[in-house]
Amino acid sequence: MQKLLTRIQATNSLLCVGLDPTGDDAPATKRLREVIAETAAYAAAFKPNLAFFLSRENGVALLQQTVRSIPADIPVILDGKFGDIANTAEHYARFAYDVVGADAVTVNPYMGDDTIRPFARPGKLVFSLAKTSNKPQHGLQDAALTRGGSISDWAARLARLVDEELTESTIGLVVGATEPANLAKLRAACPTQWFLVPGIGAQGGDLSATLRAGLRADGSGLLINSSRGIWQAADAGRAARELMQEINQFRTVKNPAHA
Ligand SMILES: O=c1ccn([C@@H]2O[C@H](COP(=O)(O)O)[C@@H](O)[C@H]2O)c(=O)[nH]1
Repeated sequence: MQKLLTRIQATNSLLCVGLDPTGDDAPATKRLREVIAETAAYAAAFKPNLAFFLSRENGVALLQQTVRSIPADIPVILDGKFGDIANTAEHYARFAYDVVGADAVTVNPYMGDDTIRPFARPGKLVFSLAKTSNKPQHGLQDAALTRGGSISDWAARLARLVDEELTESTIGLVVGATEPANLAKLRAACPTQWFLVPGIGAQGGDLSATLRAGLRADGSGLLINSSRGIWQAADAGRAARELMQEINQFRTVKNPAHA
């Protein structure tokens, strides 16, 4: 968390650059290098998605090489949506932190709190799926979210893990940009929590509605992810800079301290 906060302060950026490499190995490797070099100045964090690496024969090596090439002061969130019994989760955690070198991970809380705990290490950050960006929504997720109360109760409970159990770590939530009304509910339930927000751009999420619904009172608290929007851009650096500036214009209106 400290690394993320320091980076955000240094760049005044809430942009998370997604790394979802598509195409053949050689051009994808070259494109990864380009995207990282061109967007690093605007990136609060990078988020490689594990699937896009595991689908390659030498995917783990490419992922390691990619993470190593990211400047050391930029947090890396490994989007693996890990979720298994604690004994197994411990191995996923070793993979993410020790093999890959990630600073943070995404986890799937479906199997329970104990499956998240192995990812709680000092200096590491865990983002738990809360309300995902895909549509139509899965009835199963909605049922889990509202079981025994409202979506807000559920998220607040997850958020409280940080105080009660994950004392050495910090937990944020993954909340899709495609349903700003739910984002607003989650923000009301978790006023200080960090949210990782995918879904703008290719998935149709509306940036200004997302920022209006999800920014904290201090104009921060969101990491806005863009993967295909940057990867597919003719000029990745320009796409990242423009998105960062668009986010910051909104933050400035909400909180002039970010001017
Ligand atoms: O709810 C979720 C959780 C994760 N993702 C991931 O984020 C990126 C989004 O990519 P775009 O190209 O910007 O749409 C991708 O890696 C997803 O697996 C998500 O979209 N929604």
